[in-house]
Amino acid sequence: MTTTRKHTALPKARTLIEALPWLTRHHGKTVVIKFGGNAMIDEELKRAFAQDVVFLRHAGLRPVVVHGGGPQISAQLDLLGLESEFKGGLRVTTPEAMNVVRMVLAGQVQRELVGLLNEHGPLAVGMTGEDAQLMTATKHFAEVDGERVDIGRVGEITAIDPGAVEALLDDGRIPVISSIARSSDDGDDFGVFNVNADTAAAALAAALGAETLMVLTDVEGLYEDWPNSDEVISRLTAAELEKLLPDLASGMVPKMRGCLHAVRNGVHTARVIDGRVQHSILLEIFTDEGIGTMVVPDADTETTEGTA
Ligand SMILES: Nc1ncnc2c1ncn2[C@@H]1O[C@H](COP(=O)(O)OP(=O)(O)O)[C@@H](O)[C@H]1O
Ligand SMILES: CC(=O)N[C@@H](CCC(=O)OP(=O)(O)O)C(=O)O
Repeated sequence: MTTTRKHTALPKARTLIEALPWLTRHHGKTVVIKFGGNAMIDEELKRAFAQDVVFLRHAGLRPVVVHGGGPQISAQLDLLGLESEFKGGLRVTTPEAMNVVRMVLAGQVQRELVGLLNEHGPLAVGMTGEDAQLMTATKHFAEVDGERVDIGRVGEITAIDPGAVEALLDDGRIPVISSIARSSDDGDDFGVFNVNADTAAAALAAALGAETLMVLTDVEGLYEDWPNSDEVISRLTAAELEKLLPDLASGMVPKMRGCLHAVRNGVHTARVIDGRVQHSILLEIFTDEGIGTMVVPDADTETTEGTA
């Protein structure tokens, strides 16, 4: 009996001890986690995601969740017979579609994540960028083939007031944020804009002075030559990423632009990781087995430390 216990105890203890340097390093640090709509389709993954975020909170980190919901919005628009089109990676958002975006993000996706997190205690509080003027935006025009294109109620963030998020974090809560911003224009009767969730997460990470921005998606990371090869770039500097940006396609554009914005504005690392791998957040933060793509500021080029 004692021998059996020794055999099972040691590997478990080793795993816990392996986490010790990472626990020390990340204690008290803010981590902004973007949970993409595509990684959100599987029920088990959603539960594992919630467990990971609660684990981070109990391990002494300050996690903030910014969620997407692109596929869920498209499904609802489809159900209502409304057209769903993307230009330059952003959804063309009519006022009618904006109401659906708001309903799905704040009323459905955010509620579900808050519910899953709160199965572990009174932790998660949902809000959108409208609440306490967290995110303010002005109309954004897409650029398609060098042309400026009107894509409706899509916003470009002009200001972030992170006060309410900081207050929640100081109170030990986990803020769960939908990427909808208030309009900066007093004459704008409609009042709200649809913001890409990667962009919102990156802007918030910078405004909070977060240590890490972690973007969970449905691929392993940034592929070097997508879709021709599955070679993932494991680490790159801001300058290296900047060079790659013009050649990137669709969904990766707002993610990588967001990562660049984050590391150029005080965030220490921005990572794109595979949300299809259960507990990928824990692996990334607490083990040597960092996965996915990590973007670091230019000054860090000489750093030799591991991936977490
Ligand atoms: N260089 C690249 N590396 C990886 N994925 C890429 C690349 N270029 C484009 N993609 C596409 O971007 C998608 C991820 O973006 P998106 O669909 O918006 O996900 P999410 O819902 O997680 O925000 C991938 O599934 C892939 O199809
Ligand atoms: C302007 C714009 O495109 N907004 C996005 C907001 C949701 C989002 O970004 O969701 P994912 O992270 O799952 O892609 C949209 O309407 O789909």
